[in-house]
Amino acid sequence: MGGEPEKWILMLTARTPTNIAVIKYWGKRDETLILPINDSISVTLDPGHLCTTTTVSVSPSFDHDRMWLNGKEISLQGGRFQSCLREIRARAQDVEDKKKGIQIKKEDWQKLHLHIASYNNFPTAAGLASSAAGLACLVFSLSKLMNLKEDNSQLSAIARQGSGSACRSLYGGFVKWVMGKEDNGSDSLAIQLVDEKHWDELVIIIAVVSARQKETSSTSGMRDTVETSGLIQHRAKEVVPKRVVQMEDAIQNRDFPSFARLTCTDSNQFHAVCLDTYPPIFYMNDTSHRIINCVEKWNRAEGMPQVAYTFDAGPNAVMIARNRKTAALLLQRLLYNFPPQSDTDLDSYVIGDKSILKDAGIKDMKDVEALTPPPEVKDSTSLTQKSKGDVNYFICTRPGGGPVVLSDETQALLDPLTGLPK
Ligand SMILES: Nc1ncnc2c1ncn2[C@@H]1O[C@H](COP(=O)(O)OP(=O)(O)OP(=O)(O)O)[C@@H](O)[C@H]1O
Ligand SMILES: C[C@@](O)(CCOP(=O)(O)OP(=O)(O)O)CC(=O)O
Repeated sequence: MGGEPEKWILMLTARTPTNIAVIKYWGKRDETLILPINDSISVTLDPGHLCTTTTVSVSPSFDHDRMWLNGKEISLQGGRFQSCLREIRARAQDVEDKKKGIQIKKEDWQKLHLHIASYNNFPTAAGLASSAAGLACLVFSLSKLMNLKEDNSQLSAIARQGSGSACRSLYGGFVKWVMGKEDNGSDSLAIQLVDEKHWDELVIIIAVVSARQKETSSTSGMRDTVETSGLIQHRAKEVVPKRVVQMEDAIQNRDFPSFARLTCTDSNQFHAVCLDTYPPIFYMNDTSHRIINCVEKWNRAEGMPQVAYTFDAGPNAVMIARNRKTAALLLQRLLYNFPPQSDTDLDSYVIGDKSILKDAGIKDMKDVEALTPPPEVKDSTSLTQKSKGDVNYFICTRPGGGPVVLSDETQALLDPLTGLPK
């Protein structure tokens, strides 16, 4: 190792998106390697609105691996973190930073310790796939720091061992996690189906129904499902393989009606297998069901799907609108049905891409109050009053790109002199 002994710190910062599955992963055939029982497909969300930023650093002065998540130190002792660290270190290469006079030989990585700081710009463990963005970012940033030769697909097989859905966050656009056949998991990895430019009309609106931590984690929920549900076998063997083929076609052809039907029915089936689990798992709540009703009624009235919905292991709704125009009409419907509480201002109630609000002709709370029931709603009883505050806030976003290294050093989360959080 070169450079001034014990003093130097080498660091790197990366940003990684989150993703939402449109064909769900639910159920493992190997718990340790995290191998799924079916393929899954996701859309990557614009990291401009939802992302993880992670700074990784190495120095001979660090005496053990440490990690801070959202400013708080967390343990790296868990098996999943350890698997990722082990797999990355095993592939580390020589690194040289001529400017700083640092030289690291690949065998040195086994002895050197890391400091890692990560920040999610959205609620952690609230069903917004923080583990997906988080673990993908950890693997991606470390792979760059340690100069790995592996491409993103090979890196995805490492991220997969941190959290299954994380493997799909190594790419932007639409991504498929191929379940693979090998017992060692070497062929269970993510591939990009199309990049984010392929279908750039789509607009995504997320209703954050509850930002509280959920009761049943995805990990234990899917374990219980595999152990107790008879339906899950039928889903994995008969339903998903056909749907994956149809979904790939729908994405390639930008066929929104097929895309919406597949997305909605797959989300519904995922929640059906949760209900078929014993004891049953309820991730959606009354608000989630009312959002489904609102979208279904509208789609039916139009005679063709305008919006798709999907729900992960929590009550938050992710809605995908076919274009900006439908997204604006959707937002009007959502704000009519789920207005903010009187003390909430619109600016914090609709976040992300606020231009959708403008398209919807909504500038302030007066415009929200003036919204009239959409034509498909015949009985507009006191719904408005009842639903105030059921949605915490909405995030407007779109499909987005994959992981990137941030070259602007001011974005680093660790102090370059101490290697501790800023
Ligand atoms: N930025 C991050 N870096 C590393 N690990 C993270 C990061 N963010 C979250 N995690 C890990 O993921 C865990 C949360 O995962 P969990 O599956 O419970 O919630 P979620 O991913 O937000 O929801 P879901 O996967 O159901 O959509 C955290 O406790 C932490 O261990
Ligand atoms: C409902 C899901 O979001 C489940 C995600 O499960 P995780 O990837 O969080 O589970 P582990 O692999 O045990 O970490 C569906 C999906 O993202 O495909």
